[in-house]
Amino acid sequence: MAKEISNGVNHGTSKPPPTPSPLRNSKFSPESLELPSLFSSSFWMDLHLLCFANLRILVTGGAGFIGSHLVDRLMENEKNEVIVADNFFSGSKDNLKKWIGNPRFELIRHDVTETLLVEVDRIYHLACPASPIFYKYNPVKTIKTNVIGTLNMLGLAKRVGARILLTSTSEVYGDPLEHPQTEEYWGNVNPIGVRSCYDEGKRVAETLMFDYHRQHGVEIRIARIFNTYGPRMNIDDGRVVSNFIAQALRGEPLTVQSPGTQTRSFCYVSDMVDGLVRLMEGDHTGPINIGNPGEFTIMELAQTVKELTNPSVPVNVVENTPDDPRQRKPDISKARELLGWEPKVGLRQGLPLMEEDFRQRLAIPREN
Ligand SMILES: NC(=O)c1ccc[n+]([C@@H]2O[C@H](COP(=O)([O-])OP(=O)(O)OC[C@H]3O[C@@H](n4cnc5c(N)ncnc54)[C@H](O)[C@@H]3O)[C@@H](O)[C@H]2O)c1
Ligand SMILES: O=c1ccn([C@@H]2O[C@H](COP(=O)(O)OP(=O)(O)O[C@H]3OC[C@@H](O)[C@H](O)[C@H]3O)[C@@H](O)[C@H]2O)c(=O)[nH]1
Repeated sequence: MAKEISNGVNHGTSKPPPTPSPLRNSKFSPESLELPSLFSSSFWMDLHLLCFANLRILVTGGAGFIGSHLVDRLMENEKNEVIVADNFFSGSKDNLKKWIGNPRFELIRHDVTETLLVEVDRIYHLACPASPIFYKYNPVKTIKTNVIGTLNMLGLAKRVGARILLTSTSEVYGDPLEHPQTEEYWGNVNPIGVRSCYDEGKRVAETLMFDYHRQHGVEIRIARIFNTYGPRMNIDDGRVVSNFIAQALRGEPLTVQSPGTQTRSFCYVSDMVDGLVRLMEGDHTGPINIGNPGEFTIMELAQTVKELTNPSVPVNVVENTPDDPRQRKPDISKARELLGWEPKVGLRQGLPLMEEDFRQRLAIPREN
């Protein structure tokens, strides 16, 4: 049973969660196999682990940037079966092309605001546009995705006894007044701003996760992801690292939104995927911050991309958008302690890997 509840602190509720759904593990449970009585149940449990220690895993949003890297990682284990459900709003089949046709892989065009009935053991629930440009494009749809989509996935988890992980966000801390941000910080979020469909949507999604956990015994995990970058990001995604690399490669000015002193902490995608899998398979509900604590101003990021990719491009300061958080840096003590996780790839190592991928997709070879 998960060890933490309610923002990492048990706020006075001594009532244990109700017994999980009787359907939990029904697929493989010794009881459901009508075993001959001469074999003990521990014998069958060992046999189960040897023969059936496979998992059927649903990844919502699996055609997106982080989701597709997560699918690669899960598919590496030949005992896993992976089902992706995605509406392709910001993701693409291209990201999954190497798995299409593999008998252990299924791709479903599905919008999580509609119910989904599949028998699975794990649900990685990523479906949600993540780039501010994409999530602000249709804010009502964004909040529906976060609220109704998460309700649907929790309903599924409850019904089939699956463990569910939500990819929440550092944006639940809003424009943070505490720095760095620990999981105990409740945040400083504008409830009626242009970012609220995403920030508040994810906050409600976290609430739903804990309510299903406390009320129905659903096994939950919550990751609070900080800015993540890497190969396969949508080239016109609109987020800062992809914008700067694409601009530098195209020889266009890098657009630093004013003032440029705002900070972010950038995590390379392979580190992120490692953290998500550790959280899912560990014993802790979270929420747990997963991110790289290395903190950079956006101007420093622009100068680094310019230096590494194209020293001749200018850096322009342009107008910003409302409610842009002024600082962001994760405290990852919990991830270190509870998951044995910390990031390995620094910004100066990760940027060239992403540049290489962008060069291939933009057909801009490196000049010797
Ligand atoms: N990348 C980051 O820096 C970051 C930071 C914090 C949190 N996150 C979270 O991680 C998750 C993945 O982010 P990403 O960077 O890979 O973004 P992404 O936009 O590349 O991927 C999101 C995926 O969800 C799909 N999707 C969107 N709405 C859907 C819906 N209604 N039904 C089904 N599919 C839908 C999209 O088509 C896409 O494939 C998101 O939940 C995001 O909020 C990401
Ligand atoms: O071209 C650009 C794009 C962005 N920026 C700035 O770069 C910073 C980061 O902006 P991004 O759009 O990449 O991402 P944000 O940090 O604002 O939001 C992200 O936070 C975490 C996740 O939940 C999401 O991936 C996304 O919402 C902001 O200060 C923004 O003003 C630029 O200076 N130039």
